Amino acid sequence: MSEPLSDGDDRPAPRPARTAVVIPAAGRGVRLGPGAPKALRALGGTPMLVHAVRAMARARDVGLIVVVAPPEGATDVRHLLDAHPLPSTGHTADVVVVPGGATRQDSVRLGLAVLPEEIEVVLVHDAARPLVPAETVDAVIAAVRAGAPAVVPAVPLTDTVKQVDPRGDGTPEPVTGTPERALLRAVQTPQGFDRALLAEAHAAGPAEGEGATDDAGLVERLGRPVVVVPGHEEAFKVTRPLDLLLAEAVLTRRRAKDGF
Ligand SMILES: Nc1ccn([C@@H]2O[C@H](COP(=O)(O)OP(=O)(O)OP(=O)(O)O)[C@@H](O)[C@H]2O)c(=O)n1
Ligand SMILES: C[C@](O)(CO)[C@H](O)COP(=O)(O)O
Repeated sequence: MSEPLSDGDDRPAPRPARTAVVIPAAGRGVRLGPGAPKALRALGGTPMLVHAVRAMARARDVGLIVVVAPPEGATDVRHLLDAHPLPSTGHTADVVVVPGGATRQDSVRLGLAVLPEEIEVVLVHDAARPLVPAETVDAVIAAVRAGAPAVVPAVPLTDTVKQVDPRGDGTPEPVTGTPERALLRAVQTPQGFDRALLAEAHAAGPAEGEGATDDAGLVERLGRPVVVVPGHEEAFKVTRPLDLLLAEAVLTRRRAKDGF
């Protein structure tokens, strides 16, 4: 039950926001080439991180966004975000900035560590996926709220995938298998979780040795179910220089269509 707003006012108070987003943004972006940390590089004249934060802030349920910044640059990131206001959507998400760690997994764990107790649902979204559409974010939140404890957006593959024996010595790699493509999905973010499950998965993660490349992978290691909802081709990760060119083209098309 909601509490009344105050004595003499029996309207229900707004339900406290219980969905938070952790945005790991502490990576260097080595595969993108020399320059500032990837999340701070410009896309359409605005830092990639700002696009990612705005994409998350548009979701009505999101009340808190935790940005995990390059360890040496957390203060600069705070100033950057203060200089780039969130879109006016009728609700406001708080944005906090914390310093990140050596790996993505470390950075996410550091972000989870500052979530207030009342948070029930957590999304984890790469700063490097700045153009994720609102419909993808909403689909992930809806699936978690409908009872799925771990949800990933994903798209079918268009290439055939080969498994190889990686030699690492420059010689041709022997193919050891061809997984059936219809059973494969390319996984994106935001990934959405029941907060307690994600905390358990990250707490167990380091003990497992090898790092996981996504958060759902840590949940899978616990033997807990993960489900897929439709992702979006524009939610691609900016990893290499060609991705940045593609992101610029997508943004230009959006701006022409939306008139901003
Ligand atoms: N120590 C790290 C490494 C990565 N990330 C974040 O995790 C997301 C996905 O990682 P990726 O695209 O691999 O980014 P980088 O690690 O920066 O890329 P690279 O491997 O090319 O250096 C990015 O938003 C990145 O900032 C992070 O927060 N902390
Ligand atoms: C989390 C992720 O974006 C899902 O596709 C991906 O696994 C991150 O991998 P990276 O090697 O850190 O780019």
